[in-house]
Parts: sequence; C-alpha cells; structure tokens
Amino acid sequence: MTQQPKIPRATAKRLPIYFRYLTFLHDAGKERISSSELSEAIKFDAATIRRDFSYFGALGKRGYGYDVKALLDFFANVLDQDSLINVALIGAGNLGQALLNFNFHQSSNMRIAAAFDADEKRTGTILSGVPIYSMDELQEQISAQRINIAILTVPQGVAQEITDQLVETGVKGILNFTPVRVTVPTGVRVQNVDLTNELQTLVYFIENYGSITTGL
Ligand SMILES: NC(=O)c1ccc[n+]([C@@H]2O[C@H](COP(=O)([O-])OP(=O)(O)OC[C@H]3O[C@@H](n4cnc5c(N)ncnc54)[C@H](O)[C@@H]3O)[C@@H](O)[C@H]2O)c1
Repeated sequence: MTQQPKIPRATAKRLPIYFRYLTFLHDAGKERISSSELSEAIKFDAATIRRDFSYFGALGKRGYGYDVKALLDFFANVLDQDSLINVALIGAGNLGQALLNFNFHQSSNMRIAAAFDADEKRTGTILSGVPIYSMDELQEQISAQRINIAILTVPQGVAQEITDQLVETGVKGILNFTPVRVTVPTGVRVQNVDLTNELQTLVYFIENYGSITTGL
C-alpha cells in the first residue's frame, strides 16, 4: 500500500462515502462539482467537505469547484481501490456465515479470502465460495494470502485469545464483532462493530432531535 497522509479518523470514515458518490457522478458523466452540491447530495456540511479535502492539499479551484475525475483518481489511490484486499474471517458461525454470504459483493477490491473455525464439522468445507480452514492453518494461510485484516466473529470467551493469535500472524487490523474490547499492541488497529450500540444511538437521536441526520 502507498504511504498515506495522516488524516483524522472521522475524515477517514467519510472517504468511502465520497468515493462511492464520486464514482456515481463520474459514471453519470459529470465533470465537476462544488462542495455545496456535494454537501447537498451526501448530507455532510460543505465546510466539513472542504476541510476533509484540505487534508490532501488544495484540490478545488475557486469558482470551478472540484474536478470529479481528478478527485476520483485521488480517492481511489487513497483508498487503495486498485489492489485486491484479502480479508480473513475467524468464526464461521451464524454471524460469520452471514458475512461470508455477503462477502463485499458491491466492492470490487475487497473479499473474504479465507475463513477459520475450531469446529471440525465446518473445517475443510467451502461456504459461499470461501474455504474454511482449521485454526492450525491460520499462520500459513494468512502469510500465503498476504492477509492484513481479519474479521472476528468468534464467541466472546475466546475473543482475546484469537486476537493474540491474529496479532502473532502479523495481522494489522481487526474488525471486531464480539462484545469484548480486545487489547492489541501498538501498530495494530481494532474497529468494533456493535449493532446494539448503533441502534441505541439511532433511538437517542430520534428521541432527542427528531429525524435529523447524525453524520458519522
Ligand atoms: N456486533 C454485533 O452486532 C453482533 C451481532 C451478533 C453477534 N455478535 C457476536 O459475534 C460473535 C459470533 O456470534 P454467532 O451468533 O455467529 O456465534 P456462533 O456460535 O454461531 O459462531 C461462532 C463460531 O466461532 C467458532 N469458534 C468457537 N471457538 C473458536 C476458536 N477458539 N477459534 C476459532 N473459531 C471458534 C464456532 O465453531 C462457531 O462456528 C459472538 O461474539 C457474538 O456476541 C455480534
């Protein structure tokens, strides 16, 4: 991966949204867009968009707006859209299988390339086109397939133990669906996904502010 400028986490989370919308504009033949038009379409305020874009240097021109193709190329590079990213999934149970079935079909550059499970009834099979390996094969497969990112969908009781094993293999990012706040050494990043939390946040905003958009 290319070395990227250091950007705030909130900005980083908005990048895929910019990218998707710019792809849509480009496919529709639009050549330029202003930050206010972008703001209208993706519901982030224009100042946020200008500030986000400013982290990458002055990309817009006053009175002209942003060149859609140039922005798209820029974000494709930042998001590393050109290279295929192989992801591992650990724990091919209920949630794991749902994710295997989904397997990022809308994204052309990301896929779950290997899944791992402790249950012998699952290992050696192929689910939604993805082979299920035993945990003994973790290191070998992660190295061979140059996997840097793992999705964690194991029972909470083994979440930390599996995290430690993943760190040992050299994985740099973990998308953690378990309720455990796993600890990792510096240099490894964990992103927690909690549907209950997300729903509670939504309920909070609706109860307190009606239906206004919360951004990210
Ligand atoms: N974040 C969310 O919103 C959300 C939603 C649902 C479930 N979860 C969490 O996701 C996790 C999985 O839930 P589920 O319903 O799919 O459970 P599940 O029991 O159906 O699946 C767990 C899988 O992990 C495997 N496993 C168990 N121990 C293992 C080990 N040591 N190494 C490798 N694999 C092992 C099991 O064989 C099984 O296939 C749980 O921690 C659950 O709390 C999170």
